[in-house]
Amino acid sequence: MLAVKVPKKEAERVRRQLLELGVLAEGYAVKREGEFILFPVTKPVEGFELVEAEFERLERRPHSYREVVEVPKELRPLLPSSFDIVGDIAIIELPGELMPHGRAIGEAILKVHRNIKAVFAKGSKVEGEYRVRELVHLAGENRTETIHRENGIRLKLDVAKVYYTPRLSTERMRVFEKTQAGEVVFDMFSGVGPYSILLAKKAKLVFACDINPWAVRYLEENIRLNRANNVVPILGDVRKVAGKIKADRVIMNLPRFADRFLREAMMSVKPGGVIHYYGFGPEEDPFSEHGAKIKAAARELGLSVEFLDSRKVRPYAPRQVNIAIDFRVL
Ligand SMILES: C[S@@+](CC[C@H](N)C(=O)[O-])C[C@H]1O[C@@H](n2cnc3c(N)ncnc32)[C@H](O)[C@@H]1O
Repeated sequence: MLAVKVPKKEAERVRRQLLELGVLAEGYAVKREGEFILFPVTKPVEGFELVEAEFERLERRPHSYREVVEVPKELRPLLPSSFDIVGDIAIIELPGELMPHGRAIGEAILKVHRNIKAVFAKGSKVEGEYRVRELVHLAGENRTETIHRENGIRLKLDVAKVYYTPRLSTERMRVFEKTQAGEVVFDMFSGVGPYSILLAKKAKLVFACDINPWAVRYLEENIRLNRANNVVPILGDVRKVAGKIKADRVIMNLPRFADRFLREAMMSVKPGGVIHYYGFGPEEDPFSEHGAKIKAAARELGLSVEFLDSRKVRPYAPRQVNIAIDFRVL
């Protein structure tokens, strides 16, 4: 095969030049020969020393499980292009037609993503007070406990027993950036602590409440894992705690029902404090209804609100979005 031979110290510059000229042969390993590097090329290139050489073919690793999975041809268009990864567990949403091929899909994911050890399919929507979903084991270890890393913290959790989504990590970082050093934070629906533990790096004190005993068990473990000793875990219904806590910042991450807890949130925030409210709404106008509920709840308590920011956080269901509204209570 034709090759360009260059001294080692010029190799990187020449490689870029060959790439720009579009003559670098793809799929081969470059070759070392003493003080020289040999690049395989597809045609003669002027201005370089050309030689003949044998090159080893590079084995291209598939990028997606879809390249290796075996399912009937007519079902291939239904294969999801992505899935969630929590620690070393993959969770994929499969349409009913693909469920009989779940095992093959799970095995393909394990083959392509070496860091994944277990694959599950979503077996239901997020349901009930604890906001958890059923999972169907597809391949790999039949284990649902893992340690997930996000925003520089470690979260131990069981994907079958508690709510957790990696899709909110950017939103959590946004709230972290808004948090001021020395604040008191109240995370009303803390789960295993992805907001609480992160914000504890800046805040003076974080009250983290959840009604799911499993969530609080993992929260306690995560406090230890991350040495977040300024997080106070509270197991129970937030309605019983609200009002006893006075925070500079309140997080209401229960988008399905947050509007039912506005009173509790407003009773728990200091004058001038900020509430991070989450909800779901129709794509075309997701904010109006929530905005009206926020104003009504404030009026009932003789308070007023100043809206600071309204954002679409992520698509949720068809034509539904997950939104965030930040507002100050005065
Ligand atoms: C959508 S999850 C959010 C968890 C966490 N903030 C996160 O980002 O992963 C909502 C959490 O609220 C908890 N929850 C629901 N109703 C509650 C209540 N009345 N009091 C306290 N926690 C509640 C659920 O158990 C669940 O863990």
